[in-house]
Amino acid sequence: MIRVSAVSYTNTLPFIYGLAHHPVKEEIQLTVDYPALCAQKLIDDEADIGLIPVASLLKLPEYHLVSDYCIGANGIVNSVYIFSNCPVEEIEFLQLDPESNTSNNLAFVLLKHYFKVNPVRLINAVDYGELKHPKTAFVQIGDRTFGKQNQYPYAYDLAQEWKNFTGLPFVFAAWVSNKKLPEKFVNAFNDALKHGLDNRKEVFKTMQMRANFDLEDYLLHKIDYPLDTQKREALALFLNYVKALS
Ligand SMILES: C=C(O[C@@H]1C=C(C(=O)O)C=C[C@H]1O)C(=O)O
Repeated sequence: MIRVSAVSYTNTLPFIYGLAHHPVKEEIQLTVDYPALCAQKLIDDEADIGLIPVASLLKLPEYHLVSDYCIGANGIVNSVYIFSNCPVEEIEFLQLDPESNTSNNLAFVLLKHYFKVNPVRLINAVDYGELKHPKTAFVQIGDRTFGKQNQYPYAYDLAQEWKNFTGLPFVFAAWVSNKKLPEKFVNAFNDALKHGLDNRKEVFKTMQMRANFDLEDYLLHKIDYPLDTQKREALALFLNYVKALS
């Protein structure tokens, strides 16, 4: 059995649908976790394939990008934000999202090179997301952000800000293996993911819709799944920025 760790957010449901409705399901053992944990499982060799934050690629001694699909965006993504009570140029403290790795790093890349500010990073803040201090902001990803962009005076969509900065789309998470897997399996796996994306309309029927967030628009038009040439270029550029941060 090939151990697969997928992201537990709504944006991954088409992939999970594809894996569940394809013969490859007989060959895999699927678990769902928040993104930072998907990466940790690959690092600890508790999984063979994961949909992992791309920033975590830098922590893997060996990795293979096994799929033509990813969690990406070309402009607005609608689920990755810095939420703040003050304009970004005034942020002094930035709380990181404990579930993320890519977006925490993306926030710092953009703050440093695009917005030209250097706030203090707060990891595992006990008051995460409470914005008690007027110059403290926080990064947040995934379903927890749905419908929140009007709840704060400032909400910066980080995929859009990356596009403003570089002109490129962005890759948040990619399907990665920590060892070489049989080509036949990799092809079947990729085929299953495609099957899920091709049947997003069926996936909607299995989902609880929400009054404050357009899930169909999100999965059809905001999350941009193909890992195409421009996204690979963006990925290489982003990893170089992350390496230079530390
Ligand atoms: C766009 C998103 O991308 C996510 C962002 C990640 C990160 O910041 O590490 C990891 C996985 C992706 O699912 C999201 O889930 O909102």
